[in-house]
Amino acid sequence: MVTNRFKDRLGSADAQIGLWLGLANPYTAELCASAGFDWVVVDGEHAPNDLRSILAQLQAIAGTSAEPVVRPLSGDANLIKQLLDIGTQTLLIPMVETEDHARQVVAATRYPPAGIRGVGSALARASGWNRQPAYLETAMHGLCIIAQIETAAAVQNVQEIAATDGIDALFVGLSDLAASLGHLGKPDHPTVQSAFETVVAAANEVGKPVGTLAANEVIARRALNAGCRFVSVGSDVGLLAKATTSLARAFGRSEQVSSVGTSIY
Ligand SMILES: O=C(O)C(=O)C[C@H](O)[C@@H](O)CO
Repeated sequence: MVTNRFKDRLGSADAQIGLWLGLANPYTAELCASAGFDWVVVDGEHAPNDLRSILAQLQAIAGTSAEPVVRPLSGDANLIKQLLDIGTQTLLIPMVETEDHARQVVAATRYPPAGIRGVGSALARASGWNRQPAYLETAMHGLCIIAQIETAAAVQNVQEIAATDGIDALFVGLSDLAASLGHLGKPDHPTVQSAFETVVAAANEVGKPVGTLAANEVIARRALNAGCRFVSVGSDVGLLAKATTSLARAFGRSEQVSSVGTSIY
């Protein structure tokens, strides 16, 4: 039976602590994934990733205790097909705004008749290059599909999205949600936090976990206390940018950099 450790762990007592990977590099992906995090996001939306770089990171992360979560550029069915074939088992789909969109995303992850995923298992890392005899029949059981709720429209429709069969979890994109609600760069704004709580309540109603990316430890702990089951507590890019700037400044360099941006993900 195909399993998904990330999805299985979401049902455990402990919230899952993760890290966002934006360096688009298998070497640093392996370094970060072996630090002890439960999960890591390979970001195909905002990081300079393509199918080959995502594949290389999946291969690098495979040897660690962290579970990979891949965020594609969009919920495009052809992109999802390629990502599933290279072995992605957990998809974080950005900008899901309606029940219909959620249904389309789920259909892209399922073979007919349940969905529209094209059959390419003979060439696919996902099926062990066809060495897994029952892959076609069992593949869907090893998937975890996460819908990102990150616009005002998505919050309006969050109950229907959460209830969609095949959507396993929700994820609140606080940066885009703040922007959509008119509070660009202010994920901490009360209006944004209220929308966040609406999403958590909707997910709880249908017994599905919620996750988010926290800009700092305060937001991370607030998210965990609010009931989030998976929280990314930083990013490789943010950690490297802050550490290098601090070190340069310690030796009197980088004065021209007033501070590392406000969004310190
Ligand atoms: O809206 C958000 O927040 C996210 O979806 C996460 C960001 O896109 C991530 O790239 C950090 O900025």
